[in-house]
Amino acid sequence: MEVFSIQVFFLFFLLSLYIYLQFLNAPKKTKNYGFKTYPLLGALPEFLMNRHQFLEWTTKVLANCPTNTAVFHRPGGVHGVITANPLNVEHMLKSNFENYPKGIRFISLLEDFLGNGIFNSDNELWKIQRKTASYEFNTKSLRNFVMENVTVEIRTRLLPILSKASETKRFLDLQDILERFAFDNVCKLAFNVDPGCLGGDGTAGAGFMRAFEDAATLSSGRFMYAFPLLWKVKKFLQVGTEQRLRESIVTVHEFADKIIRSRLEGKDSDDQDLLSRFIGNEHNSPEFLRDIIISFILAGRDTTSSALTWFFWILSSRPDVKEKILSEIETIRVQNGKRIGDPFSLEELRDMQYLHAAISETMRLYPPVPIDTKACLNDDVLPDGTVIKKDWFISYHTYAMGRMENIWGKDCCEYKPERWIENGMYRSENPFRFPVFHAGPRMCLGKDMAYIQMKSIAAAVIEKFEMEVVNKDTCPAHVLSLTLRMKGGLPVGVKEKGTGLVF
Ligand code: HEM
Repeated sequence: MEVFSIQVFFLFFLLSLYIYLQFLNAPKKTKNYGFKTYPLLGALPEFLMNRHQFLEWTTKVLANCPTNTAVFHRPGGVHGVITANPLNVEHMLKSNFENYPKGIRFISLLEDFLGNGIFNSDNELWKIQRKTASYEFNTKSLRNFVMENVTVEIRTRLLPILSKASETKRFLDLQDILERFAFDNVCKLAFNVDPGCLGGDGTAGAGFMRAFEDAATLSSGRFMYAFPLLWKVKKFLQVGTEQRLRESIVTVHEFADKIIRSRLEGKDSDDQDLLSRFIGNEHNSPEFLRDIIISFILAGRDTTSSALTWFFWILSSRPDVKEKILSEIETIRVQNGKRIGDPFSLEELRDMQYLHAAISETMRLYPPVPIDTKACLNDDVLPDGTVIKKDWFISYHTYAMGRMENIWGKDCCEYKPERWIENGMYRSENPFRFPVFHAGPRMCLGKDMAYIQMKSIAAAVIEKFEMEVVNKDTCPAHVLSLTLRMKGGLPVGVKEKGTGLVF
């Protein structure tokens, strides 16, 4: 009998322990939205399970939250807020701008690569660069310089490559082509160097481009470590990804330093590019000039190519939209007495309102910079009532915002360029509802330039070629780097119109 009661007691003890542990490990059910949070582990288990589909997972979570905002906790003191709420976005990017800088955590992750360039600095260092750059980005001379570079790259490289692919019936990776285009272009803008990555001889430039890409991907990979201490240990020991990162940074810095040195010595002087506009200030050291240039290359490198790659993928299954774009381009071309293949002027590009809408609609659903993060300097309460503490991070989730019913209505997940058109003209959206180019004092400086480049390429390609996207009905997977790139690229077959060739 005594043995029996000991057994019952022991069983009862085990059962109680089991129930207690279950309770301890169960997600806190105080509310049924937001990130599932476990005692001690916070949202880490869910983060680890969903890291490979981070954007989709976080979009779903935010869509289910009453104000499209969720608080996130992870062990190791990582706390923050992720929001897809335009009022919160306006608050962090404009109304309370001073309280939400990039912050030390963000800056330290990218510092080895970007130093103190505009993209990776706050306060005075950022202000000086912003002032010079925003003045220069608004000059007619810089706009003409960009226009000229884009036109030459299209005529002498992009179109001949596509014609050749059509002739030889070779499949191309369109994403790769567009990235090379953008890289050549932004290097010309930054320091008037043509790396020749697209179709040129490209020997020196290709190494620079590869190293730049590795450095960007590996630096941004640091954001996804469950335990940030890990990358710091790897960096200290110089192993694995951190060793590769160091090597790629050395290659990028050597390439840039050589050009800057030669420019400072007065050789190859040219007064059109960004470098020459910053060299004018004798307080800028060669290292700082390098940081400035690298930040600009990063900003303009694969943002436009990302947008255009998704744009061409969408067009492949939307002949109705393609027809409307074609008809608009044809009308403008005929009105201005041009032949197919002639470059379009700035004014003609500006008149392409439907094309502008179709590209914007692409970026609404596939924003080149899908999520962006700042730090919180002092405790604050966001407009929707969310409490945020000092040293927490705050991310505005552009990818999720493009998919929020609260912002875009019931048809938010449909691709509809018409939603941007009012009385036949493109209607801009409030940048806090559509923060694809950021908003407030740190808004993207290259927005106009980006549209010039994207519209010039789209107009030139669509009039002259048919593209057949391999697996066009499957949404391509993406790689989460600083920008939204397609995993495995975008393989396409190309047919030059009027040649009678078939795919
Ligand atoms: C579709 C194309 C583009 C998109 C979607 C885009 C988007 C963005 C976003 C979201 C930011 C804010 C990043 C942050 O602060 O964390 C930004 C900043 C910036 N962008 Fe762009 N960008 C594009 C093209 C370009 C181009 C072609 C340039 C020219 C080189 C450029 C230059 C810059 C610069 C200099 C900044 C930093 C502004 C500052 O911090 O004050 N962007 N861009």
